[in-house]
Formats: sequence, C-alpha cells, structure tokens
Amino acid sequence: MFSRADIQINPELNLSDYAALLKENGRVQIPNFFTDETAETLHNLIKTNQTWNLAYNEYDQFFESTKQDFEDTPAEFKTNFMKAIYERASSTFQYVFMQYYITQAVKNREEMGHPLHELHHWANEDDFLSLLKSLVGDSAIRWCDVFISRYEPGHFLSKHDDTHPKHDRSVAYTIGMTKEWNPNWGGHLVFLDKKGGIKEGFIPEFNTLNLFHNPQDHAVQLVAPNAGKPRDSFLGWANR
Ligand SMILES: O=C(O)CCC(=O)C(=O)O
Ligand SMILES: [Fe+2]
Repeated sequence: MFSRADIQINPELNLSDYAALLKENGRVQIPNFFTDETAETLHNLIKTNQTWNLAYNEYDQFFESTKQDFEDTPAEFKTNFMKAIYERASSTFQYVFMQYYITQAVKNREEMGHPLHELHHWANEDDFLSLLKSLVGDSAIRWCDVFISRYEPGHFLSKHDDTHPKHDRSVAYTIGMTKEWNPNWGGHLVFLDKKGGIKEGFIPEFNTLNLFHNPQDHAVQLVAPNAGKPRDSFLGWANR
C-alpha cells in the first residue's frame, strides 16, 4: 500500500543555492527533486491513474467533464468542441487539458482511499511546507493545493498569471512526471514579458521541481500533434 511515508525528497539537494536563484529570478528549477524510488512510484501511479477530468473554460466560466463522459460523446461533438476551443483561443484566455484536482477530492470526501490522495496529505505536512517556506523565504505559507495534470496533443493553457479570487498564492510548483520529453513536442512552460516575448521556457522534465512566484505571466504551449506521450505533472500552489 502506497502511503505518504513512501514520498521522500532527495536528501542531497542544495536548497540554499536554489533559494538564492528563486529570489533573484522569480523562478527556479530543481532537478532530481524526489528520490529515484519515489519518482518511479509516482510516475507509475500517475501513468496508470484512471481518474481524469477534462478541464476547460468558456470565457470566465470553468468546467470539468469526466474523461469517460467526454469519450462517450459522438466524434462530431468532439470535433466541434475542439473547434470552439481553438476559435475562442484566438482572441481570449483559454485552456483545455485533463486533470485530477486531488485537494478538492480530499475535501469533498470523493474517491476515498485513492492512492494519489496521499500527495495532498504529504504536501500539507511539515516536509514539503517547511521546504517551501525556506526556499521561498515566505513564512506565511500555510497550505498547498495539489493536482495532477495531463496534456495530450492539442491541449494547452494560454497566458495567465495564477491570480486566484479566493486563494492568496505565494508560489506555483510543478514536478514533471513524463520521462524523456522531446523538445519538438511543444508543451513548454513559458514565462512571458509585457510584449509576450518568451523570457524563459522550461521543457517538461521528469522529477524536476519548478517553482515560480505568483503573480507572473506564463503559459503552457500547445502540445503538438506529433507528441509521443502525454505531458504529465504533479503540481499546485503554496498558499498563504
Ligand atoms: O503545467 C505547467 O507547467 C503549468 C501549469 C499552470 O500554469 C497552471 O496550471 O496554472
Ligand atoms: Fe499557471
């Protein structure tokens, strides 16, 4: 049985170097974040996870539909659905990807006993919270939102800054859960300047923890039709 005690951060990380980089640049990448054993376990759990919802928006309304419900729709519906997504995306904020919002499931007592719920508990216990507080230099961090995401070919998340109407977000964290991403597959996490130019782009990297201050303009670029596998991540926000 998988439990939060199986989730182990690599004890050899040099956190003070990363804290300095985060302070200076507003973002940082920390490779080999979990021990190899933990990373492998999480990789397998996420790869084989059956609970996914298609998350998408229509202007300022946010929707989720179960993967099964979407798959059960006729082909014509799917084509028109994606066509409408791309049409809106040409002029307004848009996203479409799969997710399992673990924190929400835990709070609503849904799918109790799902092994991935351990991620929510782990991220809200001392190991990760203390590490984030010291890395970010923000002692006001109190709790973490946790979800997993899966971007399949055609999925993307356009420019936004992570501001939330109710949550006071300090930093976003993302941990890549797909191995050997090919740079030609799209799906880069990009940080944008005022003109929309790319200041920095992170390729999806297995077991690398990305941290970035909120608010900050960023996007997940379209995963290309030729992507050989989905872009999976374990991610969320540290909230004050
Ligand atoms: O998946 C990523 O790299 C970032 C996702 C993101 O920006 C978000 O979900 O708000
Ligand atoms: Fe974001």
